[in-house]
Amino acid sequence: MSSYQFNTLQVEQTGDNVYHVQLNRPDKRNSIDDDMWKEIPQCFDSLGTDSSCRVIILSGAGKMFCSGIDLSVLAMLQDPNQEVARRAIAMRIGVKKFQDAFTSIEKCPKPVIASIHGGCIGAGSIDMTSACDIRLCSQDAFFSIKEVDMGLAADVGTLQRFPKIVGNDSLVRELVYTARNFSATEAKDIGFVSSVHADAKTLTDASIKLATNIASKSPVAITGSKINMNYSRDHSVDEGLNYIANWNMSMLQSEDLMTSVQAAMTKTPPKYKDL
Ligand SMILES: CCC/C=C/C=C/C(=O)SCCNC(=O)CCNC(=O)[C@H](O)C(C)(C)COP(=O)(O)OP(=O)(O)OC[C@H]1O[C@@H](n2cnc3c(N)ncnc32)[C@H](O)[C@@H]1OP(=O)(O)O
Repeated sequence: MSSYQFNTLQVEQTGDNVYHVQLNRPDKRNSIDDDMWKEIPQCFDSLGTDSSCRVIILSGAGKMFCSGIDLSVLAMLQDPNQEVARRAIAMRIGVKKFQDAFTSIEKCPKPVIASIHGGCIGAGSIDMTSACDIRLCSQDAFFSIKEVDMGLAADVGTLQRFPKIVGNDSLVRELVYTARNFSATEAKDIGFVSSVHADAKTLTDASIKLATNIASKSPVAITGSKINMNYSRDHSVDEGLNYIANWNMSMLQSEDLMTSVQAAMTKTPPKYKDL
């Protein structure tokens, strides 16, 4: 049995140093209820400090990846009994908590691969998966930035992260303003997913293969790469170069460097200690 026990997430170790997190409310299409909003950061914070974990796959159980926020959570957001300023302040705290849930995926020092099949809608779509490092999907996947259809501007990461991934401002605005579905093929064409697989089974196989490959590399190099790419995305080239110089002042002294050089020279596969 996995040592990670949650009500709404299933966590399993699928191979050496690879963990698989499944959104696990298939009967409700993995919509994100209060428990799931709380458990996502608990899960990613824990896996982030688990030395046996080097890579995480994130997928959805059942028919689809995720149908977004649980609509009953959305409906309960407004408390008519509160005075306006107190209501606004409570709302802000709530939004920040939702944001922090997905930011925990971005801040997790281990790469997270989103493995998306079927619907990927609203908060579960671009918001959650934009915080992941890599996205793969199956041919049946469809995506929708659904928030405007719910009467709100997306506020848990889409408007901040998605444009930086896709790099096409015109199309981003079209997808945000229309909330229209877009297909796996379109997601691949715009660079949101890196590959499309025939069905859920081949998608899972491809996700595990990719995760296993990454997990075989130096965990010092992989975590350093993630932290530095995240930093550089939000800073100037100069600041990014300075950050990696400071980072590698210590990390270039890792035994992983010598292990890697020796493996290359002797043409043998390297073996690295857990972090
Ligand atoms: C501060 C706020 C920050 C966050 C904002 C987030 C915004 C968003 O996420 S906007 C997007 C909200 N989601 C939706 O609008 C999707 C609604 N659902 C659907 O359109 C369909 O259910 C779907 C296309 C996903 C699936 O269709 P399918 O025919 O496969 O299944 P259904 O029979 O419709 O659903 C099965 C049961 O799941 C329940 N369910 C599905 N999605 C949600 C949801 N988002 N919230 C709550 N429940 C959901 C659905 O009610 C069915 O339940 P039951 O009737 O009890 O069997």
